[in-house]
Amino acid sequence: MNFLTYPDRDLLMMGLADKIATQLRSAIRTDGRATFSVPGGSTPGPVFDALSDIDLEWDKVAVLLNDERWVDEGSERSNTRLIRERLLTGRAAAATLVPLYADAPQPEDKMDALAEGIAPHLPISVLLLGMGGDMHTASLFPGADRLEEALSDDAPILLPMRAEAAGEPRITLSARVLRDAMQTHILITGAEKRAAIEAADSLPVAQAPVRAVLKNATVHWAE
Ligand SMILES: O=C(O)[C@H](O)[C@@H](O)[C@H](O)[C@H](O)COP(=O)(O)O
Repeated sequence: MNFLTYPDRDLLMMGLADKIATQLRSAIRTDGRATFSVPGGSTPGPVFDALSDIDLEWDKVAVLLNDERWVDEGSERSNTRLIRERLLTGRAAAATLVPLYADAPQPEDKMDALAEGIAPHLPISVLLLGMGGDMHTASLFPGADRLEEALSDDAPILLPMRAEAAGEPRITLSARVLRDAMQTHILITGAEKRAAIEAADSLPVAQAPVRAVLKNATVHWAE
């Protein structure tokens, strides 16, 4: 992994947004289109705010979530809600949102339909990931019920995932799909996450699932 340290969080968020915009432009130049896959959670909001005002051909960008909590958009826990409110506004409103949630009691009910919608947008051009202090990324949680399957080389595009630390049921891109991304960025802040990602490098992937995507990733960190 390539580890970048920023002087503070503002510079981190602005610098990362700029880097992502450059890589999206470059993907559009080469392929005529770009897929940008993003995390939910509490950290990436300021990166989304900065990106939403950046001038690029957003109408050629498909925005996808790395994972979703199985709740509808009315919930504060909805990652779809987060990206609609923070990323898909301003200039970036012209991007296409690829859904990772559909109204049904269980993620299993919609897995195939959602995976079918994602397939034409793969591989991911630019992948932005978050990470929890327990070393999960996307919804690849240590101890999760279908982690082994999600980490395997022939995993499906999407899997339902349940874990104690996850709260509600989740749906997540598999490690294979995340690993196939052309560019990978991991956004973390604070001393605890820095220590966790450093420790992950020498732990088995089942204990530290973020390890599945570390090899070609750039980690962006500020205190
Ligand atoms: O929906 C989610 O929960 C995520 O996509 C998840 O993988 C997130 O990136 C980490 O849990 C970090 O979350 P924080 O930024 O809130 O610490």
